[in-house]
Amino acid sequence: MSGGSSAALTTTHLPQLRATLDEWREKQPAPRSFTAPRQDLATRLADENAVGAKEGKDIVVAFRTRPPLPDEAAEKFHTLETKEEAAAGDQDTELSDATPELPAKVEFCSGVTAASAEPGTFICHVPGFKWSGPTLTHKSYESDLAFGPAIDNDEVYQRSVVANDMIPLALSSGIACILAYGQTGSGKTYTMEALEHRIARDLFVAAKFIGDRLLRAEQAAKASSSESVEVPDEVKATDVFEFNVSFLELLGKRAVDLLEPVEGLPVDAQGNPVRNEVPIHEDKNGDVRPRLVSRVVESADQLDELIVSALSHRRVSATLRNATSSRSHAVLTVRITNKLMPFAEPGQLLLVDLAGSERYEDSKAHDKQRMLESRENNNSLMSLKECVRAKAKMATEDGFVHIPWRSNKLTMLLKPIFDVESRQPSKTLIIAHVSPHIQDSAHSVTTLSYAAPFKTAPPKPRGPAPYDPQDPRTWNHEQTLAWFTEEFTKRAKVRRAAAHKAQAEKAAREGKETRPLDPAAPVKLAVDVARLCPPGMTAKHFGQLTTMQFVQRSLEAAPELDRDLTANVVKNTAGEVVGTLYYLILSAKTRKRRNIMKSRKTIDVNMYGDSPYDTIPGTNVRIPEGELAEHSVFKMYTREQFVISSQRRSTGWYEVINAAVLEAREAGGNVALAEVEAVSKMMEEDYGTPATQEAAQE
Ligand SMILES: Nc1ncnc2c1ncn2[C@@H]1O[C@H](COP(=O)(O)OP(=O)(O)OP(=O)(O)O)[C@@H](O)[C@H]1O
Repeated sequence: MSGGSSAALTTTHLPQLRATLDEWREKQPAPRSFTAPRQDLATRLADENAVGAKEGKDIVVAFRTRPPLPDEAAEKFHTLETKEEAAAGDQDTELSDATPELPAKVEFCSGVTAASAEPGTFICHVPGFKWSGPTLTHKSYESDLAFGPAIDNDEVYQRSVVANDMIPLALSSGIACILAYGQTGSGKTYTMEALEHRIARDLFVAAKFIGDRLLRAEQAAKASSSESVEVPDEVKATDVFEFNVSFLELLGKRAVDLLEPVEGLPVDAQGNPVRNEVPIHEDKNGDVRPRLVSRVVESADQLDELIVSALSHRRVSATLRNATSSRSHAVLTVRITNKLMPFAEPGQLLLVDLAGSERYEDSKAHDKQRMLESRENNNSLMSLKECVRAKAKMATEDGFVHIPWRSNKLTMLLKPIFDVESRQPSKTLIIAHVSPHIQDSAHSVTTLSYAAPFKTAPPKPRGPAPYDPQDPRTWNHEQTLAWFTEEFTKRAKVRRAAAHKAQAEKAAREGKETRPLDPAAPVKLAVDVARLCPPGMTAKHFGQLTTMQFVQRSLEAAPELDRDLTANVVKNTAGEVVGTLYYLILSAKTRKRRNIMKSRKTIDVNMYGDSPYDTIPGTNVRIPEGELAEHSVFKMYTREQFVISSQRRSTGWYEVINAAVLEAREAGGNVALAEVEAVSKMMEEDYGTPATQEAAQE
């Protein structure tokens, strides 16, 4: 806190702070509330133009504060005083037990004002001290949405999840992620549990609605062919979609499965089952898929029940701030497969209730185990911040941005939203929670300054990039049409040749002759390209569709189907064409990244001068001479692991080493050692520390 510490704040300061705050408020314009009407999901789905109409931001930041709870102000002062006594060395002070002797009733003094709802503004009132008495500084933070204490869970849900079409996104093979962040006791779980229950209900409503539309489109497309589709009078969500749920808890570095059956598991001193640790790593295909029990759910009630039971298993323990404070990150994942389009990637809903962020003062009273957990939680929250910031930066900058999602188990679990090479569109909603009390202002400042930089401006309009036939992002409408025509024609010719061959073989068996195929004769394409790609649409737009959305559009743009051109042919062909388009976009991005990397490598070599040493296999990072070359890091990992790590990190590898080297140089330290340590740290992140090293560190 600027100009003072919260520990110095006492109840005697409150009247003056309240008076200062009232004076400040009088000069402020009236708070701005939401202007647009709220919409529930059913209304939004029924409104043809609403879904997907919003400006495509892939990170949405919201602030939320709750009303003060009864007696909370007094309890907070009590906690502050108790902590001060502890800090002063009173060993007998029982920190974690709230003693029954609370100070007399303390009137609430606000630490935060919701000045505007959309775009959001929170103003934090931070007390400080001068010789003349307490002072207040007002710090303003911006977000996309801001929910003041009077806004209930229904409105939070509608303004954030519904208005950003997160459920329809997950149902069309995209990734929708919600992260609840904030100080312990600020209301994360209150928000998250409410959102989870509303999502459970609406997911099935939306799946039924979208499933009905998909089935009818498929039925209409197949009506003219020999295939037929039965559409039941009342379509159920599960007629088209399958929902798989898993629930993981990350406590410190330890991940456990909250759906693991507990019978037969050992129990700890408090009688809680000790769950098995679930390893989290990247598999050969680059996927991070911890082995978790996954349950298929068939109704909103089943999903709701599963959430309730998993939440009750979540390990909770008292902290200084909140008697049932959660110290772990809880990640609920719903994977959604579309049975009509098995080739489309499953959509995902990732709902993450993050561990309470703790400041150093909060963790002072912890035992060693809790301190380690707390440190690890803070590390993971820091990594998350790095990743979200990098992702936010990527939205506004066209250049290459490295997202260090491999640096931590939490961010690894969120790979689907951070992987720059993923072709699944994603949307992430971050709700940063702050306590309403002035005693918590310093923490609120930390929370809001953590989350505010995630707010992105919509991408700047740029002039068209020069046409590159290898980069679909540069194609205009005509070039896109021409490419689609070529791709669909190529595939139609392959189909025609196969059909002709079969016909010729049949004729030959019957002793008849077939006319040779005329390669110049027109072919029937699987889609009417002009309908698929109406004026204004370019390859860049198509690159943002999921496979499922593209295939759906193709079915709608198919010509009359017949014996040869069946709906399945349309679907498969469209799947192949969009696959080629994604591949081209991805290769163009990778090429660009490689070029940037090359130029960074040059800088790197220039910085070091000519490399006099051997390099780490697969990289151009030097292995320092002499004893350091014998350092265990070079022996602990295989050549292949070095190569993989360096490829994975691409430029990140050099950036980290350069930063360590520069720092060592500035501090006059051992440059070569700094380099080795940076390498060790990265390898450790990727492959873990051998137990012996961990023991030695202890
Ligand atoms: N918007 C709200 N309206 C009314 N009460 C609320 C609101 N938000 C939170 N609360 C209450 O505040 C208390 C703390 O909330 P909650 O447990 O959700 O905090 P938390 O941030 O999840 O804490 P932790 O990190 O310790 O789990 C609870 O008693 C909860 O019911």
